[in-house]
Amino acid sequence: MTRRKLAAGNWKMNGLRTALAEIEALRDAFPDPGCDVLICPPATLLAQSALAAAGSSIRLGGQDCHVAASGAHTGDISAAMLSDSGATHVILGHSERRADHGESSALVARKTEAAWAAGLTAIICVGETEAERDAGRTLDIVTTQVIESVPDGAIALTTVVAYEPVWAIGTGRTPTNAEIEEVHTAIRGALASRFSTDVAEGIRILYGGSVKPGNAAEIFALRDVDGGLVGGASLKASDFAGIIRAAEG
Ligand SMILES: O=C(CO)COP(=O)(O)O
Repeated sequence: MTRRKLAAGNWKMNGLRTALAEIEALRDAFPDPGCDVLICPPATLLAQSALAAAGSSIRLGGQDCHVAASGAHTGDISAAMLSDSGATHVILGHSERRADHGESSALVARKTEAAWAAGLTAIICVGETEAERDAGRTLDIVTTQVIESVPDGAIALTTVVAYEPVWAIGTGRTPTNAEIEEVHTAIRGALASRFSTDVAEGIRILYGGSVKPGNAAEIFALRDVDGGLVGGASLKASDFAGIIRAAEG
């Protein structure tokens, strides 16, 4: 099965209106990209990003959503609101949200169901801490997060998993190629036993954590790696362009 690669940028809490120029630059540089391209700007910029990306194949995503479709939840944003602002995807269970907001895998699963109900594709993040890796618990931690965070009924079209080792995020450090392959293969195996081989073979598994233009091609060529979820290097179109080209292969 050939899975089309996905180059996804997570801007996190970065970007004022001036950052829209980065989306315009990507739109102009990649009129017909040979991979899927996704930018997840802060929610404040989603609607304007959708205008900037209009007519291009750049897709937009949110960085979180609430489990409810609407209601008395001050400061929160629903999946329907993301969709209404032009998003087709949403990142869920990022380690920064698991750490900063105490999000459990059970909550991530409920958010994923909310995302699906609004027609969004969920990018479900998992990853071990450095202490967990040092203790030899990486595969156990990551596969448990996958099993608990991906709800029943997952289909490949609307489910993406992102493996992001916590210790590799924003540090310039990455696992070895063999370590990345080992985890991605384990994730696909966990998806196969939970769902079916067909579903597992269709779900894209992204690697995230210090992906740069200089290491992207090597990482994206690894077995079971279907693209990247990129933080810092997605903020500048000139950097992200190199990563998109790596995903185009
Ligand atoms: O957390 C990440 C993407 O979601 C990765 O961040 P960096 O690419 O900055 O390491």
